[in-house]
Amino acid sequence: MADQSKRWILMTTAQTPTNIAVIKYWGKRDENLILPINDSISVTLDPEHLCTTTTVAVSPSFDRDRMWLNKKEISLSSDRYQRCLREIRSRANDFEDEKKGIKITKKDWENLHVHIDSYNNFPTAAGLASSAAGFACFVFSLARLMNVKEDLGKLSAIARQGSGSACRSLYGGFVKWNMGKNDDGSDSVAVQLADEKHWDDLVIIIAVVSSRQKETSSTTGMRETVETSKLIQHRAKVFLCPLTCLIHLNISPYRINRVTNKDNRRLVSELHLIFLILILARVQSFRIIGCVEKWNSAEGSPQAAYTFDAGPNAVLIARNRKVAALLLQRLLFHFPPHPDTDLDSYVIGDKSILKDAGVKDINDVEALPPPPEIKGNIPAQKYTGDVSYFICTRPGRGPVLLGDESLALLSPETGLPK
Ligand SMILES: Nc1ncnc2c1ncn2[C@@H]1O[C@H](COP(=O)(O)OP(=O)(O)OP(=O)(O)O)[C@@H](O)[C@H]1O
Ligand SMILES: C[C@@](O)(CCOP(=O)(O)OP(=O)(O)O)CC(=O)O
Repeated sequence: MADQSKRWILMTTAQTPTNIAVIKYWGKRDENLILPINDSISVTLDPEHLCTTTTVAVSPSFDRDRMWLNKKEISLSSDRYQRCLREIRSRANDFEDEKKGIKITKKDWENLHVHIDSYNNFPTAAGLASSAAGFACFVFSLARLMNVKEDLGKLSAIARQGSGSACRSLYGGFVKWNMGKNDDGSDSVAVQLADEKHWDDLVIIIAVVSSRQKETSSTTGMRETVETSKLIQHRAKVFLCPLTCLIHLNISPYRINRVTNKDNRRLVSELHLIFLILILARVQSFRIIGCVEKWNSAEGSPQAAYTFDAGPNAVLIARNRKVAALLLQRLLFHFPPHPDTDLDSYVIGDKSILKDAGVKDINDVEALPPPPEIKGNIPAQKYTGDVSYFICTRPGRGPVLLGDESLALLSPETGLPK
């Protein structure tokens, strides 16, 4: 056993991105192991704008496993946390740091306790995939702390047991979660289709309609869908093929955008009842869809795609920065901030899109002309206050370790939150 007389603390800090699915995971064939009924594909979002940071620490002085999330202590007793912890612990390896006098054998890890402190720089449980970034970071940071040698694919299968969508946050860029066929879930893993540079002028704008905690979680929503919907089984069989083929064939972003858009139209139309029943989308969400649809049909070809992560917040995808600037102009025209909100907090993330849109301050928002698709004598609709704020982002990288100790969330002296 590690030398108990030494009260050392060993720590690791990691940062993990969130992701937005363009082909959604919706429905499980195994609730415990979190095995899905269909493959899914996502874009990893730039952690500079949306990410989880997690510090994990181990010490002989800790008397139990403890976790803090967004500065509040939370219970680790749920099956999801316990399963991830167990899977990582069982793969832990010997570790030695002679300088610090730390020696931990594979066997020691079973008895040593951990402290975990995690922080999301975006709203938690509000439909912005906090569970994806959160569980990916939980597993990635613990794996590095415990000197686990498994590759990212294996770690993705562990993160999946925390929250399904988390497996896709182990990679940057464009990621597919293979549903797998095995009963034990060993082949239900994420793979990277292309890294974030593959399509580096793709822009993603998130319209945060509500950052309040959702009333229906994805877990409950998809369980109810599988129990009650015949459509969902049909979707699982036919939905995925086109987009996967396009990405593999490296066909132009424009084509992918078309299919994504079609896919999401089908999602909205095929699953509209489910969304309505669960009241995940709100009237504001449909107004945002309306704005994009009107623009797309006036142009005669899709300009922007939209998608929702089982909540009211719309995720809008523009195939390049030029299209993104035109999209942001439309969004700001139809969904302006309250007069007392400053633009700096209304459009966050990659603010250079604002510059491209020619918008420097609130006066520029007020001066935006109605988009050309608003024809003739129909008055242009404005919905001040429908959107809380916009996040402009892009495809981003996968998890990283943060070597700089000053970024750790736990104190190196006490192992408690700083
Ligand atoms: N940083 C984190 N570390 C560990 N667990 C987290 C973290 N952030 C969120 N979680 C877990 O994920 C749960 C929220 O997941 P939930 O699926 O309800 O919302 P969401 O992921 O934000 O939305 P959605 O999956 O619909 O996009 C939290 O209650 C918590 O258990
Ligand atoms: C709509 C989605 O975001 C659903 C994500 O669901 P979760 O991964 O949060 O669900 P659990 O596996 O039950 O934790 C679609 C997606 O990300 O593919």
